[in-house]
Amino acid sequence: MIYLFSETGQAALRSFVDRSTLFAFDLDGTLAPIVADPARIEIPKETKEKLIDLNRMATVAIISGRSRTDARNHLGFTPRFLIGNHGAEGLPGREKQEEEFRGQCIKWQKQLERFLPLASESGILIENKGMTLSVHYRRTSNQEAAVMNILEVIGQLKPFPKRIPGKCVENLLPAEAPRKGEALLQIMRHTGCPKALFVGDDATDEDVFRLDHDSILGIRVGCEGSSLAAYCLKDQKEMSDLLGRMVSLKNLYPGGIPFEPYGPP
Ligand SMILES: O=P(O)(O)OC[C@H]1O[C@H](O[C@H]2O[C@H](CO)[C@@H](O)[C@H](O)[C@H]2O)[C@H](O)[C@@H](O)[C@@H]1O
Repeated sequence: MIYLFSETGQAALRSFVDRSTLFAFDLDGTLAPIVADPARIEIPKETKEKLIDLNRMATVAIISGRSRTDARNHLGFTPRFLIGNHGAEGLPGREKQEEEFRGQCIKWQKQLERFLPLASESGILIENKGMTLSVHYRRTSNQEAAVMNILEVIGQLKPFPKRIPGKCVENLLPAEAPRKGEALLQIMRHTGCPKALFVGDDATDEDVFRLDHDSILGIRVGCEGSSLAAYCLKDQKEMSDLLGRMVSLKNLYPGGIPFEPYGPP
């Protein structure tokens, strides 16, 4: 990965961004720093202000692993696109499928509660987000043992889920659920934006980073470890600076786009 604030990275950003660019962001670990309690995330004030500015002048999409309602409560503004559940919630024309996903998650939740009866006492948090489910182990006293236990239980779930590990979390998705990459491509088709810039930090974001690099500029928060993203930021604190640069680049293209939020409230 190339550091985005290097000369090469800045040149790439300048030549990529124009009036037709869609700006898409992940939430946890990208717009908001990671904290121990998922309910207590906060988008830093400066980051939020710049994001709101960008949202006024460009097409902005938030593609989060959280449910749309939960993500909306933390965002405090209305982006044109808000996709939840790692891509499984909020895509145009997928309403019937979403109901099936809900049914699967209810079944998984019941099974997980049966197989992990002492979950909350041991610090495991089962988060049913409607269309996907997350099993958190950040607050367990022995994370290694906890994840082994969780994986064993996931192996017994029916129907068998698509499992994507994240930051101290195992995410369970219905096998047929659209993921972040498919969600981004569908929004691009819907808006007619031929190019998208996407910033994310976690394993579920790799689903976007693996897409065609000519039309999608992938930026990973964190330069360590492996990723399919072409560019990276050193850490989440650099997000505010990046948004500031995006806003000033968009200022080069006055006129913007008419703003109309997509989807149900
Ligand atoms: O795709 P995202 O918007 O980044 O959502 C990914 C998951 O984020 C949340 O969990 C993560 O952040 C928590 C708060 O910082 C942290 O406590 C947890 O350990 C992380 O895994 C959220 O709770 C999940 O539902 C999302 O899937």
